[in-house]
Amino acid sequence: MSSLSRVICKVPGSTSNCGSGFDTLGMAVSLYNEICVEKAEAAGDDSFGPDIFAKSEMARETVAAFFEESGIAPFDINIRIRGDVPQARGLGSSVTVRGGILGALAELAEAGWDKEKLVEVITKLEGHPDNASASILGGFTVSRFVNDPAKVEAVTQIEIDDSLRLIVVSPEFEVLTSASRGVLPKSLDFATAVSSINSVSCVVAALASGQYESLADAVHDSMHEPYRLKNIPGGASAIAAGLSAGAYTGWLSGSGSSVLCACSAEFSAQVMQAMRNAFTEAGLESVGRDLSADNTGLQILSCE
Ligand SMILES: Nc1ncnc2c1ncn2[C@@H]1O[C@H](COP(=O)(O)OP(=O)(O)O)[C@@H](O)[C@H]1O
Ligand SMILES: N[C@@H](CCOP(=O)(O)O)C(=O)O
Repeated sequence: MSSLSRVICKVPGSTSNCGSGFDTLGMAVSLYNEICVEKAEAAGDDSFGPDIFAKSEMARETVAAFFEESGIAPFDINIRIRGDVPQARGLGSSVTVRGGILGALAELAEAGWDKEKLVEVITKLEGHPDNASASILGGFTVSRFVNDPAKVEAVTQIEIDDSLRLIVVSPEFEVLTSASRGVLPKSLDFATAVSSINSVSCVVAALASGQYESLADAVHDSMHEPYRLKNIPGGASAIAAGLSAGAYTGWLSGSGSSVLCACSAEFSAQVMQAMRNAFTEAGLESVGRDLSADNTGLQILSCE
């Protein structure tokens, strides 16, 4: 057992799918949670945040997965979380929780896990790799799987510079990813599949080449957005308003409820205002954030 008693990780939130890249594309964003894992016998006060272990099934499931996967004998811990990633808004909060717990525990227990191992285990827990790859590795990520999205085979990571602004607007209500996956169709017709491949290829080409202006009008998703956006009042209008105000393109962030428009810095203020107005017109309060990509991913902030 290591002599460490407390480890703190910083983990960025993420926007995933990026249109039709369902379960495949993700981007870490400059919005963070910090997760502190401490041995129970060394527990500090609640100034960092209250211990969530007893209250959070997700935390307990993640801790159990760590001990099972590592083969290390379980020990008692406290888990504290603070930060700015809103819960159940399509910004990958669950991965910040799981990633922070696993990253910190792996240090605390000297498990020798690298970031690829973290992505593998989080993907198994989440059932899809898109948010896990982005938040742990940073940047824009393309995750490879064959048939089973819970088993990630490889990840390509691409840096995105901060000239690309990500205007994220989150309406006041929560969407649980598990519930939002339930509204999706079981099959798609051929024309929809072809048009989705076209859209997602254009997004990947624009982001990988750094030619962000070629994102213009790139996202035309008919795989998941129509089924989900109809349950988010103002969501489709917010994306349309952002495009009219000068954004290159826009998408439903993850499974929602946030929507995102990508634009150059000169348009960010007017794009955000237009998007927020659309939610106001739909009768919803919203929070707007002008973000960039995070190219670092999970960081260990301190080990004591
Ligand atoms: N700060 C937090 N503290 C405790 N649990 C959290 C926190 N953030 C997220 N979670 C857990 O993650 C769930 C949301 O995950 P999910 O439905 O996948 O949405 P998201 O799009 O935010 O990842 C919450 O219901 C909660 O169980
Ligand atoms: N590919 C997943 C992504 C869910 O992201 P989240 O941030 O909403 O958890 C999906 O679309 O279900």
